[in-house]
Amino acid sequence: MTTLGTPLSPHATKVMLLGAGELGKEVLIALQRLGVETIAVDRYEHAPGQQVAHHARTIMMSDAAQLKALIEAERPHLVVPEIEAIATPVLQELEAAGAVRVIPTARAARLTMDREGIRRLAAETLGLPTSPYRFCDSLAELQAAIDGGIGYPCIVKPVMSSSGKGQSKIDGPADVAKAWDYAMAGGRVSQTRVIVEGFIDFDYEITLLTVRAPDAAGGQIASHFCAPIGHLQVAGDYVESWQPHPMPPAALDKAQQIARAVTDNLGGQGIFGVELFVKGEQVWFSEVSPRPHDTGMVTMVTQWQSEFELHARAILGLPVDTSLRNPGASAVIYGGVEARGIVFDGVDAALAVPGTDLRLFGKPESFAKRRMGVALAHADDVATARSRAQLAASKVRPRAA
Ligand SMILES: Nc1ncnc2c1ncn2[C@@H]1O[C@H](COP(=O)(O)OP(=O)(O)OP(=O)(O)O)[C@@H](O)[C@H]1O
Ligand SMILES: NCC(=O)N[C@@H]1O[C@H](COP(=O)([O-])[O-])[C@@H](O)[C@H]1O
Ligand SMILES: [Mg+2]
Repeated sequence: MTTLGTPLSPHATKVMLLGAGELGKEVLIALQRLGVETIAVDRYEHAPGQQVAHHARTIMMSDAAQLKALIEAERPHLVVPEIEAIATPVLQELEAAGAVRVIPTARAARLTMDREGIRRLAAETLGLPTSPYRFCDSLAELQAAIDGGIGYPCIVKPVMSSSGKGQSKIDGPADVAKAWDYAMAGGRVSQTRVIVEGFIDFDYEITLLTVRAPDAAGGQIASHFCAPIGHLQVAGDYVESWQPHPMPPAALDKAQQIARAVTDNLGGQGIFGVELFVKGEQVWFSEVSPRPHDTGMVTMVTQWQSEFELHARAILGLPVDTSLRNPGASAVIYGGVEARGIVFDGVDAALAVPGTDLRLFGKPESFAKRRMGVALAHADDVATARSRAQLAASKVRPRAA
């Protein structure tokens, strides 16, 4: 039985989000709707989720001492990682001591914060199909890995990074040093290790949102799959997503088997974004987020329960419904400018496009390639939804105030 309390009372159900960006903000809203008391933590003040939570805390989440002190002071029932760059050994320590429950598990947070942990688990322990890969600690090792079998083209990424930061494609020997330098500059935390992956020439890529939540009878934790989300990435960062993405039954079946294998191993409760490459009936595992996924923002206009509501329900042990309501799409709005406190022109024109909605995240500072908002659109078919979302996104014009 799940019992929930009253926020700001002695019996409140308290949830702490570690990371309070655009994804965390929506999880926090979903939790608040269930009367959960929320604590939003991020590395800077006025992060999107901090603007809607009961409590806002600003610390360096990658600093073990700061993180431990905060969790011990706040004593939340659940700790919900929202980004990768967290001092995850502290989460493992506190979870092992029975001091807190980590979503989905502290081990999952630790394995997925580093590309090496999750890639070795998927490819070597679980035997799932992935791109060929090597880990390298120097430019010389990178060159040797490429010459020793990875070949060209290939992709280099810092082991700790996300949203394409520090990632580049190498087409030939002339690109290797540049890719190494770019990876060194682009990780979320300073480090010198990269993964080099053979380039997979896929037909399309999907995110398969997989929810570990109670089964229909309300007992055992079972896997619930959302309809596949197709997406387009530019320079390793998502710019457009849509749902459903049509797939041959054999490929969908393989995708679900891979998603089930990875998420069963990671365990716990919550939503996972399983990233997969597909060519014909071949499916490769790429990576997994043990939390809502950026490409899954589209579910705010396509599903009865968005990925954020699904996460909130799953972590609280409540039943979920992953069914699709209608086709839809999302298109990213980048800042375009480097400035604080920017303004957005054209919001009215964007929302005049039929079937659209908008999220402006409220990030205090804009960078050229910082995601500041997203346009959402529903329609009777994905093609129409995509053009509506793109049009709406193009009407929003961020500028310095
Ligand atoms: N081995 C590969 N072959 C072909 N394309 C790839 C490969 N690895 C990455 N990509 C492309 O780059 C994109 C980003 O890669 P990846 O998901 O590993 O980076 P990320 O920084 O973790 O991104 P995010 O945090 O947004 O999920 C992929 O979605 C895909 O489009
Ligand atoms: N692909 C991971 C992803 O989309 N994460 C989302 O972006 C935020 C960081 O944004 P920022 O870099 O603009 O601060 C994170 O907090 C999370 O919501
Ligand atoms: Mg990814």
